[in-house]
Amino acid sequence: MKVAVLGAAGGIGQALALLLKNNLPAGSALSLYDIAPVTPGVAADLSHIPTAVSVVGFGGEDPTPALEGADIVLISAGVARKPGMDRADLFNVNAGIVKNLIEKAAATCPKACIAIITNPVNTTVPIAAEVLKKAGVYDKNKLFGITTLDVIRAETFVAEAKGLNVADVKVPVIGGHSGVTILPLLSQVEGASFSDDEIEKLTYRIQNAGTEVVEAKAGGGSATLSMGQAACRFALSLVKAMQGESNVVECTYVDGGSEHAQFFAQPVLLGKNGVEKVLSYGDISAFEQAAMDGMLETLKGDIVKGVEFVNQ
Ligand SMILES: NC(=O)c1ccc[n+]([C@@H]2O[C@H](COP(=O)([O-])OP(=O)(O)OC[C@H]3O[C@@H](n4cnc5c(N)ncnc54)[C@H](O)[C@@H]3O)[C@@H](O)[C@H]2O)c1
Ligand SMILES: O=C(O)C[C@H](O)C(=O)O
Repeated sequence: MKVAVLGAAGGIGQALALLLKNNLPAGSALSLYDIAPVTPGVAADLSHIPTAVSVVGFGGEDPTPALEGADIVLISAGVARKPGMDRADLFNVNAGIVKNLIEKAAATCPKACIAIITNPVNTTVPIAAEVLKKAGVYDKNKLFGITTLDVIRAETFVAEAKGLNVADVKVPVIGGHSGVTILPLLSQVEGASFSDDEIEKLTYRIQNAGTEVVEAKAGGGSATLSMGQAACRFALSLVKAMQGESNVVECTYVDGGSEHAQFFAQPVLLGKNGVEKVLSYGDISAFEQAAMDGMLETLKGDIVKGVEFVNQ
């Protein structure tokens, strides 16, 4: 299994590459790319860690050598938020970066599963889909927006609030990945009940946790370490499923036939070819239904923006 990380010299990229070097199955290959010239050095550094995962790194303008033969492509290339910005403010720079990288992936590894971290995820994933369609290689089962950070945050915050063992806490998070489009389904948490006030406060915190980190880093960027962990969890799940393990389920933002929007995050059964089945997110509470109704216009607008960017 060959995993390529694009944006590998960045805050997320380096954390993710370290976790993958240590956790990918023996015999895997890790391929790192970033425009930053330090990238071969990041690979050299990682290569001294004694695990059975090979690692190579490429810098400069062309990601092609890193993409050759890739089974999975993880994209975190792009700019991150500073205080006062929201994720949509990243569109002007990151839309073009994602478009260019996906064009190269379409030409070099058209059958790879592609998972996007770069914000605004609600829009960069539709951009990727449109680019892949134009190249004639779009497979909706192989394109993902990584929303796992919302899931791990929800699990952490719920465990803290309720004094639970975090390893036992499961919280599906559906919708998209920004503000009101992030919808944690607290009504489905087993072994815990919440007051209306707790639900409101926890939901708000999960939706705004990215901003919590951006403000705490005071101009030094956004979540990198927790995102590295989240992306590694998602990537390892995808690797396991692609290697034949059954019952691998992650919440992820996909073009999965949702009744709500063309792209929607919900639980997905992963398989040998990416999405095996988009699963129902089940029953939701009145509070969650109201939040869902309130998010859809924003989410659909984010998607249209991506589609129009490529087809303008
Ligand atoms: N999906 C999520 O939950 C989530 C979470 C956190 C951050 N993010 C997003 O991830 C992105 C990266 O964040 P970060 O903290 O790693 O930023 P960073 O600035 O630390 O790293 C970004 C890297 O991208 C590289 N880069 C820029 N243009 C490139 C190009 N054309 N080709 C290859 N590499 C390129 C830069 O050289 C840099 O090394 C941001 O858009 C951020 O908003 C998403
Ligand atoms: O908030 C950000 O800008 C980064 C990321 O999307 C996050 O949720 O931490």
